[in-house]
Amino acid sequence: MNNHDLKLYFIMGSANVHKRPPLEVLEEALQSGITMFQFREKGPDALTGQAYEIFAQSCQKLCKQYHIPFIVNDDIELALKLGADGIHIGQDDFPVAVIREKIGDMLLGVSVHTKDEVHTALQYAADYVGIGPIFATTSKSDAKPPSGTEFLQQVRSEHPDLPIVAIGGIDESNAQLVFKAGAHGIAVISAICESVNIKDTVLTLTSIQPS
Ligand SMILES: C=C1C=NC(C(F)(F)F)=NC1=N
Ligand SMILES: [Mg+2]
Repeated sequence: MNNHDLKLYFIMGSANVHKRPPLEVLEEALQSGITMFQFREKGPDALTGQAYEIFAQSCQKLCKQYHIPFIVNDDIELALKLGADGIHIGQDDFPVAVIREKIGDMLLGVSVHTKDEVHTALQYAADYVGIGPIFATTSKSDAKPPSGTEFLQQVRSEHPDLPIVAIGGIDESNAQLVFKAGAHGIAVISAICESVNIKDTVLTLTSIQPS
C-alpha cells in the first residue's frame, strides 16, 4: 500500500445504497477511479450467512478486476477466508495485538480517536489510521461526535509519516479542507452511494489537491 491508495477510499454495504443494486454502484465507482474499497456490511438489515459471503466475494471480484485493494471491516474471519487485501478495525472491536497476530502481513487499518490509540496502532504496525468523524455523519449509527480537523492536524504534525485517511460527512464541499489539514486520503460512504452521478463525484473528489 502507498499513500496514494488512500486518496479516495470508498466504503459500502448493502444498507448504504437505495437507488441501485450495490454491485452496480461499486462497479461504477471502480470504473470512475476510487483508489481503495472497504466492505462494511452492518446494521439491522445486513446480509448474513451465505448471502453475506457471496456479496463479499462479488465485491472482492470487482476490486480484483480493477486492481483496487479490497478491505474488510471488522470481520477477521471473513477477511482471512476470502484472502482479502486487508482488514479495518475499531479499537473497541478487538485488541490490535490479537489482530496483527491473526492476519500476518495483511493490510491493517485502525480507527483512532485519541493519541493513545495512535500509539497502539503504531505499536502493531498499522498500515494506515482512520480519523473521524470529521463532520457529522449519517452512515454510522454509533459514531462519536464530529471532531473537526483539530485531531487530524495534531496527528499529522506528530506523526508526519503515518498514512492517515479521514472519514465522516466528507463530500465535494469540504474535502479540500480535510486534505489541507493533513489527510493523505478521504473515506466516503454517502457521497458516492447517494450521488446522482457517481462518475462526476469520483472525478471531483480525486482531483482535489491540498494546495
Ligand atoms: C469506522 C471507520 C473509520 N475509518 C475507516 C477508514 F476510513 F477506513 F479508515 N473505516 C471505518 N470503518
Ligand atoms: Mg468497528
